Amino acid sequence: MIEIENLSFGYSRKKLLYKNLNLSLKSGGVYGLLGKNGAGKSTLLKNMAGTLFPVNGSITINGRHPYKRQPSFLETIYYIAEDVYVPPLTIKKYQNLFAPFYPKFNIDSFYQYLRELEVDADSKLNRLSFGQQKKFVIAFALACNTDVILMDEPTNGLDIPSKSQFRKLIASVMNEDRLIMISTHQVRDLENMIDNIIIVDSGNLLLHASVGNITDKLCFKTVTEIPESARVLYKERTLQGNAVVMENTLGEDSKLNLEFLFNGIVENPEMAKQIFSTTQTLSA
Ligand SMILES: Nc1ncnc2c1ncn2[C@@H]1O[C@H](COP(=O)(O)OP(=O)(O)OP(=O)(O)O)[C@@H](O)[C@H]1O
Repeated sequence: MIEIENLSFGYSRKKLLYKNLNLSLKSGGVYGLLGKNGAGKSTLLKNMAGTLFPVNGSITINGRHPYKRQPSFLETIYYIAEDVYVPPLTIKKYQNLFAPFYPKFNIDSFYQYLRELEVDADSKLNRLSFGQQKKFVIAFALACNTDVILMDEPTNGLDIPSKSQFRKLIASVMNEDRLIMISTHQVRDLENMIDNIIIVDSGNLLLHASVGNITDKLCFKTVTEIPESARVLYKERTLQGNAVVMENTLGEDSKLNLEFLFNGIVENPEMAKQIFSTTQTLSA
């Protein structure tokens, strides 16, 4: 469980990026962290991983403070940075050196994940392509069996089959004690995989909601005419008509479109706030 209380953080004390951010994330969830370039996604993940420290407020992960970087905490969390760095070692040597830091590391799973992601286990890391290095890091991170996995743009550089394999792996390793947070711009990679969405912009939290809650509050559909009275968060002309994201006043069932949701929330944060602060929607 991750508790963020009144977090303030800035790269300079004079200019804060996050001011009094509050967020409570439960184990057992896969969280998608979305935001425009420079919105503060990586910064938030680094604060959670303990590589950046809050100026004010606190972050606790299962009761521990990341900034203290205690070994007993670090063995419970894995952070995959956006840019992968790998040393000039073979995979076997890397595993021998770094797996002992993670008491729940599962060697069989590691080699199985590498096979599933089609990374040759006999490789030397610095001779792998960028995408292969990324897949190696994902396989290693998942095999560490940590309670929390923070991933910054994990699917960046992955080919199409690897993206599908990545989604399958995430689904297979999830359990109620684990919390996975994935920051990405590749929203299609997240569809059907995440159960909670967090959207940040300029250090502000614009949305934190479960997929179920979002499809309760919002309706994603294509219409020929937009009803005049509807609160429309986003609309886009498509070949089939007007694709809209609107308030779900009739309790309709629809399928979340993450890209449209993101655009709507970022373009109309005030309207989104009003819709999500309503406690009840009508049932059909
Ligand atoms: N080391 C740094 N020193 C000073 N400012 C920084 C530093 N790293 C990031 N920033 C600034 O903090 C803000 C948030 O950056 P961050 O990398 O967290 O955004 P992001 O949402 O991850 O962006 P992207 O999607 O482009 O990766 C940006 O305005 C960025 O310029």
